Amino acid sequence: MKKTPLIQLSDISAGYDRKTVLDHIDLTVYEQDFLGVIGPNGGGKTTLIKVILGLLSPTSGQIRFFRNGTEVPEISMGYLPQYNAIDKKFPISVYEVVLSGLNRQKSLLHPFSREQHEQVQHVIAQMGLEGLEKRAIGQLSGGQLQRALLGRALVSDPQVVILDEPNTYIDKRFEAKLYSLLEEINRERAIILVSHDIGTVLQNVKSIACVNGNLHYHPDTEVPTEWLEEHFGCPIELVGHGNLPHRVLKSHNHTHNG
Ligand SMILES: Nc1ncnc2c1ncn2[C@@H]1O[C@H](COP(=O)(O)OP(=O)(O)OP(=O)(O)O)[C@@H](O)[C@H]1O
Repeated sequence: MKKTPLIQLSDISAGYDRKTVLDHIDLTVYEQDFLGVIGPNGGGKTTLIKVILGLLSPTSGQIRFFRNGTEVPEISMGYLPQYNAIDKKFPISVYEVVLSGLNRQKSLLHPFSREQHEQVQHVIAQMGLEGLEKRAIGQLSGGQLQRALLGRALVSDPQVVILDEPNTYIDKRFEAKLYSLLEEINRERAIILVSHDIGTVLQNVKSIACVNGNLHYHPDTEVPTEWLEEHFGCPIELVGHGNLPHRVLKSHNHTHNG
């Protein structure tokens, strides 16, 4: 199958103050891609996501977006932020969280349309959150909060969904369901998944980017452990985990944060 580019980063550098975090990286995300972004702590995974989302301007390089193979100024993106980036005390209900995913489509002077409210209700049902519409986000379990935020990321029907460390929401029961849900939504849109959990990533994604200041791309998940170790910058051990291959990190000391 021919791959059509959706997002193309060329020679991107980015960082904070005078600290360079991403150093001249290239990356192409394709339509209906399921890209796993892995790498050690502080390697620059979230920084890469911020550049793609337009939340951080690169210091060099170019980012281009495409729709059906034609370059466009922007594409629609849904975003599930890292758990610790959420203000759980913010007084907002499940319904309002999901509805807020449509803010960009709403005109300033008009209320949300009936169709938009129906779409919110549809996504709430898809996320298994019926009955919790009025519940404040501070009174949700980690897994319920994750589903509400995933609903917000999906409700606008975006071309790509970006998930930053969804495994940290600690709901083991929902985790298997999350991945089957992602498989389903991946039929219609690209997914970028940032995760420390290499085993889970390798079992679910189609391609891999290893970010550690630089970026190494692997077009599939038949990744030799040596490749992972070399580009991850840390030793990785392959251990048995049921019938599935599962890779975990050996304990090690990091010196990546400089
Ligand atoms: N707002 C900021 N201001 C200054 N430095 C920052 C900022 N955000 C991140 N950094 C630094 O940039 C580097 C890369 O951070 P980033 O969050 O992109 O890494 P990461 O790979 O996502 O890490 P983790 O796996 O821990 O989430 C780290 O050294 C971090 O301390």
